[in-house]
Amino acid sequence: MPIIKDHKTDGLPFSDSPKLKARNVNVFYGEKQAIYDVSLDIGANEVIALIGPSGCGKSTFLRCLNRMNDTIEICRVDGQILLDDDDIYGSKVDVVPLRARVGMVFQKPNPFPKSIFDNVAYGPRIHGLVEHRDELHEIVENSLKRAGLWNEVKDRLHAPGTGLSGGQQQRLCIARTIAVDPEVILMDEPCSALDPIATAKIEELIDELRENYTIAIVTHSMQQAARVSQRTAYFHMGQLIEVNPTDLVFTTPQHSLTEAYITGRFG
Ligand SMILES: Nc1ncnc2c1ncn2[C@@H]1O[C@H](COP(=O)(O)OP(=O)(O)OP(=O)(O)O)[C@@H](O)[C@H]1O
Repeated sequence: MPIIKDHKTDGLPFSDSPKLKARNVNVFYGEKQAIYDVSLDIGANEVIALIGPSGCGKSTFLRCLNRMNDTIEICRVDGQILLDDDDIYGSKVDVVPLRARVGMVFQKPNPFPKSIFDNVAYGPRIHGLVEHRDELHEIVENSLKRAGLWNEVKDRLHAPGTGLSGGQQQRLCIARTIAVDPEVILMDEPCSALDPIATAKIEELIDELRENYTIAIVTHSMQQAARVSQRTAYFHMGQLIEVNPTDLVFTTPQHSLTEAYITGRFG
């Protein structure tokens, strides 16, 4: 596959108030390089959308941000990723608390085969965040409220999480992520398995969550990127081509590759 030589990212990849900073990140699966020299800030309390054609490396890059790629044996990440100026790839970093600080919501809702209550209580229990049962109740209730699910489930907290609708399951997974008090939430196509009504609810929620969290979302839907994000990053063949305020990306993209993608000429 040809790569774009001497590429430099167009636009505004850096932020005045960065929460996460990626610098010169390269990712390899065995011999194959999937990400080329990507530098990008995720600003505090912003929603940034990562877009681009299938296979361009969006999910790979997202997974670098909480070391989820560590779970793939052949995957190697180099470069630097800083969370509040701490190197998340530092030798002393424990990935378990890191993944609580930088939580992740996946494409397919994946509740545990447990009750609604226990799905949300799981993280605070294993991270030792609570001493008393009352506190646990409070965290579960608040997390379900923040995920916009409380009113729908408050009378059946001990029913199985897997019995909820797809959209409710995804909000349960968001509540589970929130329950361990993250600072950043990574979302990898969180609505791709949902119908338009459930999608609209998640998008509304993302907008509300921005007040308290920093969010990076991978999406195939340009409409979704336009609705939920303040900045959009366009990836192409493992390179970060352009990052700009979302309205600019969709009205006057700076790079010809971004323009070709948003006008549907490829991808
Ligand atoms: N576990 C893996 N092992 C080997 N190669 C992988 C692995 N995961 C991804 N890749 C390769 O890395 C490149 C980037 O893939 P990635 O899934 O990050 O892209 P993407 O933009 O998120 O794609 P999509 O939109 O289809 O989900 C692709 O060439 C893909 O085949």
